[in-house]
Amino acid sequence: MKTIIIGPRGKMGKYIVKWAHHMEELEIVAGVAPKGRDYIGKDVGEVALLGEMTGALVVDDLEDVIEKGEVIIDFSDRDASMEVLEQAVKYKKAYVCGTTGFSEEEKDRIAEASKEIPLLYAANTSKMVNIMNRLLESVVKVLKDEVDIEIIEMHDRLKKDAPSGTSKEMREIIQEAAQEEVPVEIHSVRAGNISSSHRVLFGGIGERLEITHHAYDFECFGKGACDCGVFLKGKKAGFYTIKDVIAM
Ligand SMILES: NC(=O)C1=CN([C@@H]2O[C@H](COP(=O)(O)OP(=O)(O)OC[C@H]3O[C@@H](n4cnc5c(N)ncnc54)[C@H](OP(=O)(O)O)[C@@H]3O)[C@@H](O)[C@H]2O)C=CC1
Ligand SMILES: O=C(O)C1=N[C@H](C(=O)O)C[C@H](O)C1
Repeated sequence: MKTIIIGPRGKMGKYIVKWAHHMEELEIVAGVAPKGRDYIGKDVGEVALLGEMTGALVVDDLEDVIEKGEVIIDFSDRDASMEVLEQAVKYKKAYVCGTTGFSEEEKDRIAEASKEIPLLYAANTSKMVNIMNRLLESVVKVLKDEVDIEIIEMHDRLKKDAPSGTSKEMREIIQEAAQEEVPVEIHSVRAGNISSSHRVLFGGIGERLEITHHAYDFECFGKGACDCGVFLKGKKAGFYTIKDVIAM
């Protein structure tokens, strides 16, 4: 699939470029960066420190390249993503969005857009995190009346949003599994260059259960993002999630 990557210089963008370049099913046709960056016009591979050229260039206006693409992969920033969403709808392009921190109104707009294009939203594209979500459902069904549930999430000091998108989704998953609004506290830590960590603690009397995921870097998310892009090939308009991609 001809792929446009938003923010190829970003922490996620670099890994998406790496995986998209190496996956047979994807071909990078352009990168899109904010206006004024000194790397506009350079090869996406150079910008993402890939160590190889891709033959695709970074531009500062999605509209200049959007017709070349079949899928847009976007892990950037909430304002940028809302603009990308509008372009994706206008040009009827498949859209993978992994940006977090959206308001409820923005989430509604994303859901609305999925009536017109194939759209996959995933706050976390790690396979292991999504297996962890399954484990949470099982634990909650049995223990919901006996434990206090706390989520501790840690990220690097530059992360813009708190709580993380993943921890908010985990809280929703827990409440859906409990079939009631059980209290779930989220504790956010932002420090140094900690790379994504999510721990769910079930505190009982005389014992506790903890389920934890640590990402050492963004490799797992980058691969997952590209798997989401491949998944959208040939899909009809609709709202897809990572659960559709990871068969369990
Ligand atoms: N779903 C998942 O699994 C994951 C989601 N995320 C989410 O992805 C997002 C990005 O995270 P991260 O990579 O750490 O952040 P970074 O700040 O490292 O990267 C963001 C990138 O977006 C680019 N950007 C900003 N505005 C625009 C614009 N208007 N047009 C084009 N590009 C733009 C930036 O360009 P420049 O570098 O030039 O400033 C930067 O390269 C966050 O919302 C984060 O929470 C992160 C990891 C995993
Ligand atoms: O490092 C980040 O930023 C990440 N953001 C996502 C989130 O907010 O949940 C996913 C992952 O935790 C990394």
